[in-house]
Amino acid sequence: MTKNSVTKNDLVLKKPLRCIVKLGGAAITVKNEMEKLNEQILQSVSSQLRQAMIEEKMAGEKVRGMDWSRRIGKTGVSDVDDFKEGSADLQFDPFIVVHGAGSFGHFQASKSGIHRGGLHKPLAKAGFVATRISVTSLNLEIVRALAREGIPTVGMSPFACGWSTCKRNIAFADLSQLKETLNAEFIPVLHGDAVFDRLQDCSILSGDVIIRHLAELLKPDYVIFLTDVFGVYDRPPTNPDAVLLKEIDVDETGNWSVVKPNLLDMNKHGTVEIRVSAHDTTGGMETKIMEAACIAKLGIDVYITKAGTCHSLRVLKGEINGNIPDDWLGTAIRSSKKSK
Ligand SMILES: Nc1ncnc2c1ncn2[C@@H]1O[C@H](COP(=O)(O)OP(=O)(O)OP(=O)(O)O)[C@@H](O)[C@H]1O
Ligand SMILES: C=C(C)CCOP(=O)(O)O
Repeated sequence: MTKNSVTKNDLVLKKPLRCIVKLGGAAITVKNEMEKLNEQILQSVSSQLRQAMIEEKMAGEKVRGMDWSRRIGKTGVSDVDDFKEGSADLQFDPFIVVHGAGSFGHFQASKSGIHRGGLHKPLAKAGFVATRISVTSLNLEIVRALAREGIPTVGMSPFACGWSTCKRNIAFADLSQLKETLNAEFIPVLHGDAVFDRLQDCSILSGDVIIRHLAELLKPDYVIFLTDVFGVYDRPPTNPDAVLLKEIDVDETGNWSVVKPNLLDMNKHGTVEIRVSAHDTTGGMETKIMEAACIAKLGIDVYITKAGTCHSLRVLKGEINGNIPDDWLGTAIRSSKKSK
């Protein structure tokens, strides 16, 4: 190798990464109905992402769809005409989209137990295939929904990029293709996936874990988790007494504490109770808080809110920073050093 040659691993991002956003499976799918998309939320989130990624003054520009598949509409590939030479070239800020599995993948993974390994068993082998069919078909639906909003998205599967885990954590993830994709001004769309694992031959890599890894290496301005509830509550939000935790601080050791509202005023133990559904193979809201705390420890603000609401639009646009407005519904997780 010559002195001046640059390997792909050394690639630096041409523009700083603005945001990593998780489209939670609980929001974009109907989580208790096998392989059912929540079309309305997906459409609304896609439109909000477009608004967040382009300059305000360009918001009125015609949406030029990029899904030219025959399945869409009756006009085939007529959208090509919108891209004639001389037409405006919209700039999209660098975002990375990661989505969870929801009702695509979790059922197959939990039935076959592949989150615990065991690829030598026929059931696990079949479950690995079934899980990947399911999550990659969801990925395609999401890429298409974003492309219909004119966002230049490309789907990227962790398994196909050679990523692997050691139990639930990432053991190896080459980011060269991801960085090159961002530098070419595409928006990468990654997803939770079934991958090879160093200790137990295979595992499930959660979208939440992917986000922590990417945040550590690519240092976005902020990270957002969009899901089907407004944020973290002191007990499962199905309980009518559940209270939304609006601000959580994370100290240098990664421990988190609720600063707003005062937990002791609400339940006598000052604790947070989380329930994870039986077929969820990646730990649900519990994993999300743990990963969010690791990201916040790095000084990167993390926000959790409900997808497809005015609260998700505000946070996607970067309007929620510094003091959290009283009328914003969501959970902000931040380093205690920053909030002092
Ligand atoms: N204390 C709690 N606070 C907030 N949500 C909770 C709590 N306990 C349980 N939950 C449940 O956590 C769910 C959200 O977590 P989940 O991991 O399913 O979200 P997601 O990221 O959207 O989904 P996926 O992991 O499929 O991508 C909500 O539907 C909520 O009912
Ligand atoms: C294949 C699966 C089940 C991926 C899970 O990803 P997550 O929903 O982000 O936890």
